[in-house]
Amino acid sequence: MAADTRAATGPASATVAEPLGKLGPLTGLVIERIQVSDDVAASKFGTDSPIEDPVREAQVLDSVRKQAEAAGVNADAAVAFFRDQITASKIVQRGLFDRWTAHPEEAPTTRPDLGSIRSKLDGLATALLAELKDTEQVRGKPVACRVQLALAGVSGAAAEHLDALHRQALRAATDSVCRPAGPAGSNG
Ligand SMILES: C=C(O[C@@H]1C=C(C(=O)O)C=C[C@H]1O)C(=O)O
Repeated sequence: MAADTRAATGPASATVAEPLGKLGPLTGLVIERIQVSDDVAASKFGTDSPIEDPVREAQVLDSVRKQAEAAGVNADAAVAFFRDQITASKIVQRGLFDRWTAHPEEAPTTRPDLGSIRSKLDGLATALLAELKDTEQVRGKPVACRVQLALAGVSGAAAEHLDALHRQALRAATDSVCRPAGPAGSNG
């Protein structure tokens, strides 16, 4: 029960132990979004709601582009990053659907409300965009970014006891974090 209400009632730092390094806060939010994907899967499993919802995806990416432009974050980079978040969510959902189909005794016994979960994802998107802005400098330095991303990923996955499925999702979700975007020479 606590897992369903925690993000709505407390700061993100109360839910995911902060991964290490300069990309720790960003990675912590990425992990939190991946964990919310478990709730998304539970809300859809055994219903007519498909894992993939292109209309909702377009809304998410449109909102991200607008928020990025308003906040002075590279909008193309932000959209690419959120495409990866969506891919990661679907990796988790497909993996859990397969697991729950093969082992029905592991399937969730309650069905959380998808609308509330999407509100939580919207809040996480705003926090993630703020972290994209805060990490622009390190993300623009390829070697430092790779080192910091590895540090944050390893420490965050261990602290949260992520299984193979959720680690696979974390790799997909962070695929574009260190990819240079925007005009050359703009990252100091
Ligand atoms: C998370 C959901 O599942 C999928 C993943 C999405 C996302 O990560 O934002 C959006 C739509 C769906 O394709 C959802 O339906 O809300």
